[in-house]
Amino acid sequence: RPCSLAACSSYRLRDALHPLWQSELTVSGGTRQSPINIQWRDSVYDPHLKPLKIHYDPTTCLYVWNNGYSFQVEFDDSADKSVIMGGPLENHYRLKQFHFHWGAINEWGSEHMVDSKVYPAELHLVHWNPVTSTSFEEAIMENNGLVVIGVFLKLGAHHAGLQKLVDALPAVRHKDAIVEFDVFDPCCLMPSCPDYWTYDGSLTTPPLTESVTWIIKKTPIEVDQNQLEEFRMLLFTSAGEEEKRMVDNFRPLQPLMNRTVRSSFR
Ligand SMILES: CCc1c(F)c(F)c(S(N)(=O)=O)c(F)c1F
Ligand SMILES: [Zn+2]
Repeated sequence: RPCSLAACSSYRLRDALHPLWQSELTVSGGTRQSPINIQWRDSVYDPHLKPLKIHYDPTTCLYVWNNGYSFQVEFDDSADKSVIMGGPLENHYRLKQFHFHWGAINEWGSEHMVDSKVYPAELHLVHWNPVTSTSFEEAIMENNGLVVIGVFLKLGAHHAGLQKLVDALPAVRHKDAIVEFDVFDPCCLMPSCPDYWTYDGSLTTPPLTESVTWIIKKTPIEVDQNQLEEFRMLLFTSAGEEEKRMVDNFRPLQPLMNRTVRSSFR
């Protein structure tokens, strides 16, 4: 990671000691773990990749909660109302939830990297395959049971769409807190550029199962400093416990091993 010496050393130290990952640094026998560093020049343009088609129904949004790893927005996935299809996918996938990963400072925070460039945060929209699985929980264990769209966040202009979510964060400051969050369209968090990379990987949090088709958008969305700092005011800890700020909730890079990253663009 290109960073100042101080940041690097503290990053390495923190990385090794971070409670979130002390026990999960490797999955025995993992051959397709996530996240990875996407080397742009090694990615292979695949002309057969179709445009990604996204149809989210804003009324399927249910609530926001703090699950002790991140804050997560849950959706009603009891029908094919908020779905994605096309791209590298053979059928449609239902939106289940989205969440973020971020750093204590703007110098790091994303899980994936592009040519070793790291972003201050990364959005993950998690979908499951209702054709091969009967539930999200089952799909987590299925080969290609899940599709996660990754969107990088970079420091820049205020993001009006995100602000509605940021305004709900004080209500879910502690682990297991939950707040109703009705109509929200996650499409407002997607960049307009259609370009993406795709590769076969895993969950980046326990159970780290190798069930994810990753779709990583090439173009980041912009959020402002205040919005990033609101993320960093969340807590890993429950009410009444000694407060631990929810920051650096990202998994370290994993080896590419025998995988090729495909791009939808030349
Ligand atoms: C078990 C629920 C869950 C997560 F907690 C999670 F962090 C991710 S991730 N970071 O790979 O997008 C998932 F895909 C996922 F299904
Ligand atoms: Zn994630």
